[in-house]
Amino acid sequence: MTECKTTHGVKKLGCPHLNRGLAFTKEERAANGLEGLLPAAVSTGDEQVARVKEMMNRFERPLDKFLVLDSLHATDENLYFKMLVEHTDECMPLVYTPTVGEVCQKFSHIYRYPRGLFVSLEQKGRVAELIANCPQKDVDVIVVTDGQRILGLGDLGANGMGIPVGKLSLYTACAGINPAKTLPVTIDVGTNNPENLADPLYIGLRRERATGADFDELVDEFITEARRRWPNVLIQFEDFGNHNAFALLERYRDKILCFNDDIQGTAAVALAGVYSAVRVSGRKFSEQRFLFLGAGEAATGIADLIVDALVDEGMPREEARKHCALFDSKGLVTANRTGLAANKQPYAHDLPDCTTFLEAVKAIRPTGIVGVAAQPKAFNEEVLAEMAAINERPIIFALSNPTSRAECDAETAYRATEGRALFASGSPFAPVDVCGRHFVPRQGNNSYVFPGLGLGAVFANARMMPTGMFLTAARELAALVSEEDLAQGSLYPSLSEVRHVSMKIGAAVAAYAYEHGLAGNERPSDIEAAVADFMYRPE
Ligand SMILES: NC(=O)C1=CN([C@@H]2O[C@H](COP(=O)(O)OP(=O)(O)OC[C@H]3O[C@@H](n4cnc5c(N)ncnc54)[C@H](OP(=O)(O)O)[C@@H]3O)[C@@H](O)[C@H]2O)C=CC1
Ligand SMILES: CC(=O)C(=O)O
Ligand SMILES: [Mg+2]
Repeated sequence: MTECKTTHGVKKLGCPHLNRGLAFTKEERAANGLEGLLPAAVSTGDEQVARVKEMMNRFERPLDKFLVLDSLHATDENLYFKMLVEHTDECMPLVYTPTVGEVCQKFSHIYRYPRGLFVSLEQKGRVAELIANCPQKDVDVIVVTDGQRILGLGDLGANGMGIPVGKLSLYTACAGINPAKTLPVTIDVGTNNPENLADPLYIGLRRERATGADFDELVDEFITEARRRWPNVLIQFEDFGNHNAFALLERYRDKILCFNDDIQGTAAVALAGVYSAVRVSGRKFSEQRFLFLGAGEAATGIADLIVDALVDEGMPREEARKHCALFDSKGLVTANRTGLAANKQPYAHDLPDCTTFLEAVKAIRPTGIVGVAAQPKAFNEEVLAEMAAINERPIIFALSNPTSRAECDAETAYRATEGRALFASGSPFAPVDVCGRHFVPRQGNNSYVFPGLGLGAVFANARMMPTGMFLTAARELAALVSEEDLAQGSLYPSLSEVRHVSMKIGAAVAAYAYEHGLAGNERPSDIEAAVADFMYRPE
């Protein structure tokens, strides 16, 4: 009897979902066989948070601060999420971009705790067994990567697992998805990264990346088996290499509850930023012209949603497409180019051939430039000055991650445009004082929308996620930007409001599902109240 009681208590201390550490009350300790296993003091949640902050403050380097949070994640999940919720500004750059980039690069060297599911090519044909090994009874959200395009850092193989883990931390911290019902997944088909292959500590499959049928069949098997065990699960594709990202979205978007965050989530956040910029500049949305540096997942995802939004306002699609131009690794995408990938073709306009981005800016005279090519400092002083010469309020979005891959930093953007830039960045930049003004730049990062999108889809038990949901999310996010935000140069709401933002996006997306016959449950009378109530809160 005593032994059984003790086992029960130890289990609680050893289970990150159940462990409350020093916050277990005296009564809970007595009832659960925990007496003697913890020191006498009972800490309040605030005291626990103060202790963690003190530990983090002992370290200078973001990676070390991350490791403090990561050990908490593995041992006391409630406290981990309490930290993230109450100190989002401080913790998000650690569990997410930019530090998560370094976490992934060093993942094999800092690996300590098992987390998530690794589906390796060696286990093809046996994925059902792997899924049966997962302890989660219910899973609401899976974030899955193959590690081929981790942020702007390239192929990191199985080390890319840091990304699904970080994204799912945001699902819980920002949108209240129950952490016990999340599953980070890495599809490991090898890596073409020579450093990984030569690293004796590399945790992944040590072979060249598999492609074609081997890859497709493994992903299909994973999706089939995951949905067999958890039929309502939302699957978020993340940081797949360009070709597979588009192919997987095409294959699954009309069949299952899924979306590609880099293509569709990024599109929604960028469109919301554009709506904010339009409010400041006073120049109509239909008068905007965008030039993208990059023509991949993020670029054509954003361009496609801008086109959908213009069409929704009544503009013919062919005309709307002319409002977006792409510049890729070979130069400006024009009608003269041959062999263009399908996602680029709608934007191959009759334009002069340009081999530098500056030439393209001069030729197209865009109202906005959007950097999504992971080419650091590509928005140099000349490019920015040209944008400022063409526009009273140039839109400058440097969206590549992590910070080391940003097209420009906030200070450069404001200085080179005499403080006139309408700026957003993928990774965070601190506030800057330029031209006698105090600017508070905010992140044009899909993290403002994917948690709320997922929350809405899970809440309504949606069957799929059509484009209308992404337009809805963009508009809802834009509507939450206040005049005070805009006055200080912020095109997005404060991170301190992110749970409210996610609740509003979640409610709007759920409402879309109910209105379009996509929901699997009854519409509640007050969707916002019901969504807010559904959200997990660390105690
Ligand atoms: N802020 C946010 O929320 C998000 C940011 N991103 C960031 O965007 C970046 C790109 O991601 P993604 O679109 O998914 O990646 P892709 O691999 O799909 O696309 C990269 C694009 O960059 C182009 N490119 C590469 N080198 C150059 C160059 N020298 N000049 C011009 N273009 C070049 C490629 O050209 P080509 O087609 O010729 O190969 C390709 O079109 C990453 O840094 C990522 O972190 C992505 C998603 C969300
Ligand atoms: C933010 C994000 O999803 C990316 O950079 O890939
Ligand atoms: Mg991504």
